[in-house]
Amino acid sequence: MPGLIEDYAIIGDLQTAALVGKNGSMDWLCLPRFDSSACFSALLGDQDNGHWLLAPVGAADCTNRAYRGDTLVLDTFWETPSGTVKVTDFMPQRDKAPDVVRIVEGISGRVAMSGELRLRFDYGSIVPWMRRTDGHRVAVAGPDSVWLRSEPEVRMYGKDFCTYADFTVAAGERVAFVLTWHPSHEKQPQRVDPYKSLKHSLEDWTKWASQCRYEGPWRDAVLRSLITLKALTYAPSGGIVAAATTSLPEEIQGVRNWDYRYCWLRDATLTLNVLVSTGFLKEAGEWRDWLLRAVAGDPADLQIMYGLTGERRLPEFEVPWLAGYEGSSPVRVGNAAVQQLQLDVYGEVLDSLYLGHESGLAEKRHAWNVQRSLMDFLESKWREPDEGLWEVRGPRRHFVHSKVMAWVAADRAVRTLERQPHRKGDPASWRAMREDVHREVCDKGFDTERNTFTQFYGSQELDAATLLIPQTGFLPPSDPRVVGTVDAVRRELDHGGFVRRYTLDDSTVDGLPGGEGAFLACSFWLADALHSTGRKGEARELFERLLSLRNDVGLLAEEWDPLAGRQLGNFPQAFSHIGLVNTALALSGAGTAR
Ligand SMILES: OC[C@H]1O[C@H](O[C@H]2O[C@H](CO)[C@@H](O)[C@H](O)[C@H]2O)[C@H](O)[C@@H](O)[C@@H]1O
Repeated sequence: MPGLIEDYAIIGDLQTAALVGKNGSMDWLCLPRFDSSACFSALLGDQDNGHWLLAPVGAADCTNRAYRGDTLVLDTFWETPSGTVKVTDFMPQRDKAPDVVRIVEGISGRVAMSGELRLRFDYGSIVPWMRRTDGHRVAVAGPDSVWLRSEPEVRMYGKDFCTYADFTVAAGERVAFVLTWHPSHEKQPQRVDPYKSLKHSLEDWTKWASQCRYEGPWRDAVLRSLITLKALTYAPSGGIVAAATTSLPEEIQGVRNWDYRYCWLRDATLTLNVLVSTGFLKEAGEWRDWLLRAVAGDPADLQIMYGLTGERRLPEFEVPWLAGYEGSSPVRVGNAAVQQLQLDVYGEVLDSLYLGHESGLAEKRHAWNVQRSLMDFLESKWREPDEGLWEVRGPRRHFVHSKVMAWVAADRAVRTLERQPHRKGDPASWRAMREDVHREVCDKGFDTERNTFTQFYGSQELDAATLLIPQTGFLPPSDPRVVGTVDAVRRELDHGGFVRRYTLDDSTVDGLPGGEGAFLACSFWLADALHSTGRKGEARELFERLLSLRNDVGLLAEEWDPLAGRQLGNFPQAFSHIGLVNTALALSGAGTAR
């Protein structure tokens, strides 16, 4: 059985990531990329679907663990009756092949350790052939090969399609394991030196983190979220994945299990804004370049998400041989939302490029041409219903948030032309569109009786995305309609002191059975909205409660189950960490002015 979602910590090499449990078991790892098939899928099934345990013999959860300083190098400690041992897990920055390094170090006494490596390629379905070569144990099946060695060599043996390692470490002794993925048709991968790699990883992460400009009261939490966002970046292209996992459920035993190992324009532009606001202009520039490449072509073909290097086909299918996290099935790979119309994305992209420009991000020559063609397309589309930012699988609607973001797109395009009148564009027409959208939203998307914006035109339902209205500039925070909306969302979408995305009842718009937890990003948005509407104490109190939901190493999934008191959904999730950083900035008075 996998652990609780919050039992996991992430390590990664900016091309893929692994999740390691408190019990020392690596239960999720996709190789060679975030979106490749997993060779460890115990997270979505059981040990037979692949995992790598390294822990004291007979031990359960560790005594404590922490990332070392401002890095993604994880130290896990077990205090046992015979002594204390530390396992240091990390993935070195990639040369050619991805490596996972696990260094076992005796701290005191003598500790008997046990290793269990069950490699199962293709999401737990393929048991590879194992052989010994040149001091390695090598697993091969189809295109994949995985090489394992230890320094010094320890006793390893195979039994029941599992590789076991038995050894003892005394105080001051170290045993390093290096696991390397390699295309099976190529020759032996180059060896990495585990100790040199550790030194480089520590230096690289520390140097990267030192660029952070945020110095406010929540610096540790902010930095951990930024490191996590960086860990979700696919360095070769600059793409940013929404989370490291697929199918961690939004409801235990429910069907709301989705694959987040792709680049959403929405999630990634919001990540970009956070990076720009905290001083990481290099990553912001790389993502902007990824974006311009990904969306190049006919604006009618713009997708709401792409693969790591801009791939357009992400077909969704079910993986029936995996039982799902705590029985939550189906497990899905790919994401059918790729074909949806989500009008908000145009607003997010234009806002983010505008913000990047205002923050001093070097201009790209053809960036404005892309923005212009997106605007031309949006002008012809904004009156249509869409699936909205929540990617509903029910009928299309006139979602208020989508229209507000269409207003944002027009607003940022107009403002860019006002500042740079030499650029080509149609300011009169975009201004007219901006006014039309504003009028229509206030007319059709506002419930005058309840004094609140609604989820979609003509509905009685509420949507936490309307909390973003004051942030976008659509209406000022002091507007009574904004204040009314904040009150209504807080009252009607409350879930155990946090916030649901929208009402979940029989008439739910999303077309899906079952329920879900409180949505963490929305809960951060409520804190932002309370702060901007002058309720600073309440904003801070909510923010502190949200911080307390992070796991022991500062990580957040997508949702929180207030009844069970546990995290839900894909993990770690960019959206939640973006929310954390934005709220910390806003509450510290360091937010970004648009
Ligand atoms: O609720 C159904 C939808 O759930 C997923 O979408 C959510 O995750 C996205 C990535 O973080 C985010 O951009 C979106 O706002 C969320 O609603 C899922 O990816 C969809 O396929 C599904 O329809």
